[in-house]
Amino acid sequence: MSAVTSLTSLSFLHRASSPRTTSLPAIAPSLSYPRVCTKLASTVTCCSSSSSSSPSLSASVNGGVERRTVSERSAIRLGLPSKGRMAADTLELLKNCQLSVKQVNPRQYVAEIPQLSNLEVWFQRPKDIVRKLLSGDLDLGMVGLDTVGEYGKGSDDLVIVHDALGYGDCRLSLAIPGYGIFENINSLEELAQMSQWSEERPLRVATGFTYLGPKFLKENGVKHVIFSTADGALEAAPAMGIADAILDLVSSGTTLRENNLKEIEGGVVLESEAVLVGSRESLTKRNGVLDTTHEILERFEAHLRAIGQFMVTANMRGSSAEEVAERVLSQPSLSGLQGPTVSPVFCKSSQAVQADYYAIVVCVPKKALYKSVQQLRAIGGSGVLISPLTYIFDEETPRWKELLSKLGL
Ligand SMILES: Nc1ncnc2c1ncn2[C@@H]1O[C@H](COP(=O)(O)OP(=O)(O)OP(=O)(O)O)[C@@H](O)[C@H]1O
Ligand SMILES: O=P(O)(O)OC[C@H]1O[C@H](OP(=O)(O)OP(=O)(O)O)[C@H](O)[C@@H]1O
Ligand SMILES: [Mg+2]
Repeated sequence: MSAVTSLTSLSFLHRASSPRTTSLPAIAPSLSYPRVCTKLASTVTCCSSSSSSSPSLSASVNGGVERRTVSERSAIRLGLPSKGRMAADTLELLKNCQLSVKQVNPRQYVAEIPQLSNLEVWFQRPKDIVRKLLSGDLDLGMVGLDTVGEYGKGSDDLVIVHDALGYGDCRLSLAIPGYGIFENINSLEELAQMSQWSEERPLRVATGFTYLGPKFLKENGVKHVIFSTADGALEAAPAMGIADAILDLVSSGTTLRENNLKEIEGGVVLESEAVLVGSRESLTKRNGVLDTTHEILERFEAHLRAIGQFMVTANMRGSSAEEVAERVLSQPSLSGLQGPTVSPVFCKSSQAVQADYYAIVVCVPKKALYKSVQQLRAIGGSGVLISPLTYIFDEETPRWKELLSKLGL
């Protein structure tokens, strides 16, 4: 048995009685789901637009969301989080890639990135970014992978363009109390096998993830479970006697600890971080979207690759460039991206101009910096200079090839 009820029964009733309801896709015949109002601005626009006689407007249903194709929109639209913990880091990443967002004032929801012509930035709540990608009102978005999973509901129209933007790290994880009947329960398997759960008295899970939660527990063979939902502070639910377990995002783990809850083995639904996601329809059909995506992806890849590395230069005596290169390559932390650059340093002696020593340039991972300096010294390096890197552009980014293949191009 499984169902989703609301911790705040009023909001559940409100949702259930909403005139514009769309049921979540069933994942098992035995599971029943609440009817959730999608509350899409696009749905509203769609209603008003469909009353016009515009022949270029068409609609189809995609992942429970009505999709519009408005051929007259020529600007490319990128959705960014309007507030919350993803907002500042998203703008920071774009700025570090020389894609600064120009917003006239913080209450204005549209902005531009001057380097990307014909691109509109729209600030939206993360879940609305995903919904609007599905409805065709946005082409690209930057949100957490968890949000894509929950609100995208596995839709084939959502394509992850970059899966690791380096911020917003967290995991969606099941947690249970560390006390009482759960004291010796440490895995999902043990939790599922507890004799307490039955048709009449199911395991009660509180979660904001009403799509991913039931899907995960069903896929993991947990029977006799019932779900309730709330908008926040879920960690209070077990102590309040409302739920036995919670399924929520965890990053530092502090909130769980402070509420005497623990994660269990096998209980992680997904690991998440910020991603760049696009609409397949837009990427394949809307003019310019693929080119703009290529540029954004290249900048992201080049920047994210560079921030993990330092550029190290040093001088070294040697008989030839090859001999110096061999010495450098004998050290495990000095192989660089493709190998060291070795250049002669010409000095003027009393006789003639000659190369007595060489300058070497090598990229080293930030975490191996000190080891690299020690290895350089061990082979006779001196005058070691360390510089930060802004970009490392490769011939082509692997993610671009992956994207083209996902799009069947
Ligand atoms: N500890 C965390 N708790 C929640 N979200 C986190 C955490 N760490 C990173 N994130 C990321 O931040 C996103 C949530 O951001 P935020 O809470 O601002 O948005 P929201 O959930 O849409 O807003 P709201 O909570 O106001 O409805 C998550 O989807 C996730 O990708
Ligand atoms: O592992 P931690 O670092 O402690 O973070 C996890 C907590 O952060 C989020 O809540 P948020 O701060 O968004 O508050 P909310 O639950 O009221 O939405 C999430 O829902 C957890 O409660
Ligand atoms: Mg939140």
